[in-house]
Amino acid sequence: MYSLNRSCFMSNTSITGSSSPFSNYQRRRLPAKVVALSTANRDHSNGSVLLDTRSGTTTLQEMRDGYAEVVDPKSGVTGGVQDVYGEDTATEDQPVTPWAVSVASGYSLLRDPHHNKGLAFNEKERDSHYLCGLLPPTVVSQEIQVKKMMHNIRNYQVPLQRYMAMMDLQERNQRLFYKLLMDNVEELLPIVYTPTVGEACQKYGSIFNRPQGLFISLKEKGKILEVLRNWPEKNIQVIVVTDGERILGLGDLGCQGMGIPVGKLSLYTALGGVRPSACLPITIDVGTNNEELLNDEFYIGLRQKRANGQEYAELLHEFMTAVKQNYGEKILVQFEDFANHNAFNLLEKYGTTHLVFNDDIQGTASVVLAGLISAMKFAGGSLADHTFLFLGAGEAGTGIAELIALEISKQTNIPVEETRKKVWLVDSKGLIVSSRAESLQHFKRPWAHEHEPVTELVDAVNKIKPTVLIGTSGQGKTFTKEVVEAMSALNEKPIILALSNPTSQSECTAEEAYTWSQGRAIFASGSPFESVEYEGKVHVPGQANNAYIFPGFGLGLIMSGTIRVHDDMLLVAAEALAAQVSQENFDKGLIYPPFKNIRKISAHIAAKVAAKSYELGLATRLPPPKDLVKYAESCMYSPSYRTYR
Ligand SMILES: O=C([O-])CC(=O)C(=O)O
Ligand SMILES: [Mg+2]
Repeated sequence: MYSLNRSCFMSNTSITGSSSPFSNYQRRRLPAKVVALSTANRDHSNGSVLLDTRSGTTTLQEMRDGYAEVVDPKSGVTGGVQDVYGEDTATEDQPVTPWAVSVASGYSLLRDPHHNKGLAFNEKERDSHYLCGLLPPTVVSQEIQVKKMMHNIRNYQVPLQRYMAMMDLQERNQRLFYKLLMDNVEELLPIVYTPTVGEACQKYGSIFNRPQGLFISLKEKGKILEVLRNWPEKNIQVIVVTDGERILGLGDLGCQGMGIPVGKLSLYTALGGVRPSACLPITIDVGTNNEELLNDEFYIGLRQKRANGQEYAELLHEFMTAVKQNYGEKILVQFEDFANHNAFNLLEKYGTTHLVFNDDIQGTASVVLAGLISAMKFAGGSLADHTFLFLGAGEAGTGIAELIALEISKQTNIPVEETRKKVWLVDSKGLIVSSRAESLQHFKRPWAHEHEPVTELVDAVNKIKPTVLIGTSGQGKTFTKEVVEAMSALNEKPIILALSNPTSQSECTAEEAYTWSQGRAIFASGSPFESVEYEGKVHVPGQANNAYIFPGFGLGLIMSGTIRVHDDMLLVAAEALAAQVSQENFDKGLIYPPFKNIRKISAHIAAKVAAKSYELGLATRLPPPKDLVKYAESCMYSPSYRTYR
């Protein structure tokens, strides 16, 4: 192990590279030791490399001799170029974190998931990295490793075992994990993501092995900045954070919600190409109101009821402030699976000061709007010709409703206050109508239209006569036979979206939707369903999941150096996704493109989001790249193994 001065990593490895004051390094010949170090020890994806790893000639042997330093070409100052950790500016009475960056070799290289290649280390690498004898003689390709892992994973019958095998691999060999996930995305998405990730969160305490992500609990109040600095990676570009209060449709899972940020960020890399080392999963633990967990001896979180009110707001504020202080203005914070009240409050509070995105409100809205735009091919007319009814008026329901109203307003030039009248929502107390306005939470009020009260969903369907029915209630089995039949009596091609996750909370199954509509429904769901054969015809359900949107959306923000999210970016992301549905997909009845093309889809979404950001003056990476799709593709992380010198 060789310790090197960490300052050599201060240069900006972000994909927004060329706007960085460090971009000159790329073209300059670097001190050889830095070059060697960067090759051996860092995760370099295409387009994100500022240190030119090919130009150096120094060997690892030479690196043993001393510390590497970066020389600032302008000032000539050596070392401590960016005092990211505050060590140089700290006075003697202030504690600092003793960071060390080391080059792994031998046994520790095999135990380092970022660089381990297992049996794929070639003879030369085994020789020069002290691996001889630590591996059996055979050398295999990454392709063979993928084949073997898939074989092993398929041998597990229980989805949770498959999940654990995938998490194990991520901890053992990160590149192989991403290669596996990318090459088998349709098969493995339901394992690392919904529905299996939901079960994993429920049982997180008992399957807990090695900690993943960063845990920030009430105990860390007053020192969140220090906790952030404990994370080993410094160039973070995206954080996914949850407080575990509403995990999918499964409710309050407290600290065990960590499975969600970990899973979402795996998709940021696999689907959107953001480097794994730039992703940081965080769970904020303010307690849980889940009695079962509080009494579970394997529970991993704080054993107390949830903090709320001022105590909650103060912790979150300290967190948001520390994040910006540590990572700068362009760090993307994605809120995930917060309960309704906090989700809306946080988005409103930090939307103007931070680069924040709520996946459940905004990501879901964008993906559903995309599905509706393409569903018009089957149902006919434009969005303005349709009437929308929701079951569920929380984050997803009101988020989608608003984006639909905005899109119709954009298409027709009718003010959004008017277009909202095309959209109706039912919550646990029935149809949201003006007579209930006083008692409604603020995010439901725009949807309180003039109508007599209606309590049952089926009655609301018969009265409102929607062409589109959307389930965002988190409650399974709520689109009953009666409800689907009522939709089918009203419409030749009823559009039915059962969005709640995981599968157990889906408002109805694909089979139910197709059977009860006699094969006429245009159906999509939040969690995946198998194809259904109904009267000799195969129906392929779509997966209306925000996983189509957030990876490309986030990439677009990051690659353009965007500093704030704007609703128009959600609209262009939806349009970009809808534009990726091919005639061949339509011929199969699909309203979403298959996930197997997701990297290409994400590049198109990223390009449109970035273009909109430039247009709105919110992008800081200047000048804008000429071809944004190509640029997005060039920024994407590749999981292929690198050769070690
Ligand atoms: O995670 C998913 O599959 C979609 C999502 O954001 C949620 O249901 O909260
Ligand atoms: Mg979510």
